Amino acid sequence: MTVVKNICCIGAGYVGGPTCAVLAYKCPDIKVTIVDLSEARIAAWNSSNLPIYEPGLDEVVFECRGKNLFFSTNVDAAIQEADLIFVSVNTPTKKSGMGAGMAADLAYIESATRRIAEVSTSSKIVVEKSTVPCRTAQSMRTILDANSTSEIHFDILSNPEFLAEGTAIKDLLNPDRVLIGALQTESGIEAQNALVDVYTHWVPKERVITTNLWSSELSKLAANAMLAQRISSINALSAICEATGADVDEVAFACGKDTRLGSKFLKASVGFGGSCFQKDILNLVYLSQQLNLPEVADYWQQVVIMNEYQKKRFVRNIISTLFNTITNKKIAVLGFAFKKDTGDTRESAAITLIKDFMQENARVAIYDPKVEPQQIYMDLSEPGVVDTQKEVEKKVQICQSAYEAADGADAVIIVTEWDEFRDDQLDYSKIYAGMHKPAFLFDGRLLINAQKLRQIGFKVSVIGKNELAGTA
Ligand SMILES: NC(=O)c1ccc[n+]([C@@H]2O[C@H](COP(=O)([O-])OP(=O)(O)OC[C@H]3O[C@@H](n4cnc5c(N)ncnc54)[C@H](O)[C@@H]3O)[C@@H](O)[C@H]2O)c1
Ligand SMILES: O=c1ccn([C@@H]2O[C@H](COP(=O)(O)OP(=O)(O)O[C@H]3O[C@H](CO)[C@@H](O)[C@H](O)[C@H]3O)[C@@H](O)[C@H]2O)c(=O)[nH]1
Repeated sequence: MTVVKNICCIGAGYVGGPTCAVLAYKCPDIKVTIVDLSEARIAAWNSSNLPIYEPGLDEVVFECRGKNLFFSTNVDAAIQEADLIFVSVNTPTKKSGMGAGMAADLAYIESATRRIAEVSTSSKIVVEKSTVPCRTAQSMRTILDANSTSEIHFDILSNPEFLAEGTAIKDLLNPDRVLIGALQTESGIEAQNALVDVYTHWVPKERVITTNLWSSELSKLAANAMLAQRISSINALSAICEATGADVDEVAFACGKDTRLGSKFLKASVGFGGSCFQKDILNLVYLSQQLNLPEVADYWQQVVIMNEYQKKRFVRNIISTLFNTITNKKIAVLGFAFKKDTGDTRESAAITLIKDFMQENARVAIYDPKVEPQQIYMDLSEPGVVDTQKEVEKKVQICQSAYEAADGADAVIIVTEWDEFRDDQLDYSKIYAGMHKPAFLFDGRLLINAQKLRQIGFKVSVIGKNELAGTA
């Protein structure tokens, strides 16, 4: 039986870092080395200011770092030393070439796999941790097999990650399930069991699911597509609510009480963001097209189309409410991250919204408790356009508090559901006092009690609710 003693993780990002830090925390008998090509990222992991903000992450890293958890740029040494290697590199949507805008860019997966094949001096279990199209493990296997010898053998597993940002440590410590796919061969099953043994250091055995390789790869794309589909479904209903006087919170609650539906992931919003949902659905769409299943591709594509519609619909509502023009008006945007409790801005709805406000020549003031100003400027700049950051700086002000952002504003827009924007945390009377009148407030996150804020004097619009909901 294979016993794992030494783990290497290639890729020290949002997944590799937290996942393997928790693994080290829960398995003091295993040495874990997380490697990355980015020197800056590794230096940050080795400092007191970790490169990622996640509640509980500091405690886990500071507890194990230097004992059985190491961060390094020496990729080759860590590969050589390891008996199990997680490949946790980025798999972004391709920007050019075949499948541009849809297919996953597998260049990083391939280069990490080639590196493993080139430098390994002993047998390894190679674990695909990144999210990849179904059957990617086959390509990895082909590369690894071509470099196998009678002494060096590679087994390949799929072990997709289901953590959500903002709750990564909680999710990793107490996962709903861990999924491990393997080729159903003698050696594949032995490798699968070795990884099951690692996880059962802390995850109850019944929550560790073993499947074949391809089911595991596809389940990851399927889970994200279904989660995003729920959000697009409730967002589609939010438009009906606004037009009819139904209240989207009430509809979600009533539907969610059906145990077959369940209550989670039914929060209407200004649109889902994050690095995964859109990318993984497009990946599934592309896969379906490649498999000559156009109806299946169209079905999943609609989830993304609905998300874009929701963002545009929100902007249209803001402009029409502000008397059909926001030129020179000050718009205060509360929140820039794609969800609360993270500093991550990838695919955040805020980016689309603010770019639209800038197009309309509004003055935009942004406050987010965790996102760095430089990140905001970068996200709002158009890639490849000279001096675009200077243009952005002219139109956008980055603020230190919600009060500063709202001072003199015509409208306040809640884009991220940070707790500090709740009406029992933020002094909305103070905000109102500092605003131009009429003072408009648009809640894209169903975060505030509209009635309470209307009493202060705000003109309030909430996604999925109209002002007369239930009364007329
Ligand atoms: N972010 C999430 O919440 C999340 C959750 C589940 C799954 N995933 C999936 O996990 C994968 C990683 O996502 P992420 O958010 O951690 O990405 P990330 O961009 O934060 O991190 C990836 C890291 O890999 C490094 N890297 C790339 N090629 C390398 C190589 N050849 N050698 C060494 N390092 C290399 C990069 O420098 C980068 O630091 C993706 O496939 C993603 O879809 C992400
Ligand atoms: O009811 C809801 C739930 C979420 N969202 C939005 O949806 C996006 C994604 O949220 P969430 O899924 O919580 O965060 P992610 O970190 O993107 O996690 C998703 O993507 C990861 C990467 O693949 C998976 O591992 C996780 O299981 C999956 O939840 C965010 O913009 C949320 O604000 C809503 O609008 N309404």
